Amino acid sequence: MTKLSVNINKIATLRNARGGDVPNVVEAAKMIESFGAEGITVHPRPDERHIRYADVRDLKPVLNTEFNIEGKPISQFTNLVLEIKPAQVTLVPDAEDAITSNAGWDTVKHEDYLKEVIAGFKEQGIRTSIFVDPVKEMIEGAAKTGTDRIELYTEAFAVDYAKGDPNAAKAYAECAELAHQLGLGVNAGHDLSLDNLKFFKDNVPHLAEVSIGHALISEALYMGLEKTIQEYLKLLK
Ligand SMILES: CC(=O)[C@@H](O)[C@H](O)COP(=O)(O)O
Ligand SMILES: NCC(=O)COP(=O)(O)O
Repeated sequence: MTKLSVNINKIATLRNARGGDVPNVVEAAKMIESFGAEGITVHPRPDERHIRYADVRDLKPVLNTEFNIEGKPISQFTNLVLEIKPAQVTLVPDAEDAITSNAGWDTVKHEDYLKEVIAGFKEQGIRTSIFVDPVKEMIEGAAKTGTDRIELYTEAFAVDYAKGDPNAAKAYAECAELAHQLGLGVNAGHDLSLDNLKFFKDNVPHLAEVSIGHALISEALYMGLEKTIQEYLKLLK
């Protein structure tokens, strides 16, 4: 079954807006787990625009589900992940000023770099995943880095699905199959939502985990966190 990891970046965005501690990120994460989420994802960006490094340290001792920390492997991020030792680290190639994650790794060009970074995390028993576009060469390159999993970057799917493209998930299905054949686990994320998730799940095989944040937290503003999470879990059954 495909696991749901809730990305709580946007809860921290709201918390930071007033400079206080409301909503409390740790309490929100505990509630999200109690509503059935199978993981918590955070993306502590270098500018700490939402999730702060301190949040990551506060979350670690209280979480009971899988903790997934996403980020570009700059030294401060790498040191944090090695300190926290989450279940999974997801490496993304984001530019520091990117408004959000907007590209997958060039796993061919950066093979040696990724191999070294990934080996360092795996040595510490941390499962690794790397953010990739649905391009077969990138999947083949990912397999050479030693990563445990890939995370398929699903923004293009979300855009194409919203346009009504019946082939919106085709490249993702092909890449998921290839990744599976190469022994890689398959995660997916970015711009997945209650609108598009069923189509994605029904068309993409071997999906171990989806990490969803922006849409889920936005939908929860209308439906509440518990009902929203339960709706996602129903779609992933
Ligand atoms: C890697 C990815 O696509 C998302 O997990 C990303 O963390 C979203 O970042 P923002 O919440 O800063 O948009
Ligand atoms: N890895 C994707 C993620 O954690 C959440 O992305 P989004 O749902 O906020 O676009």
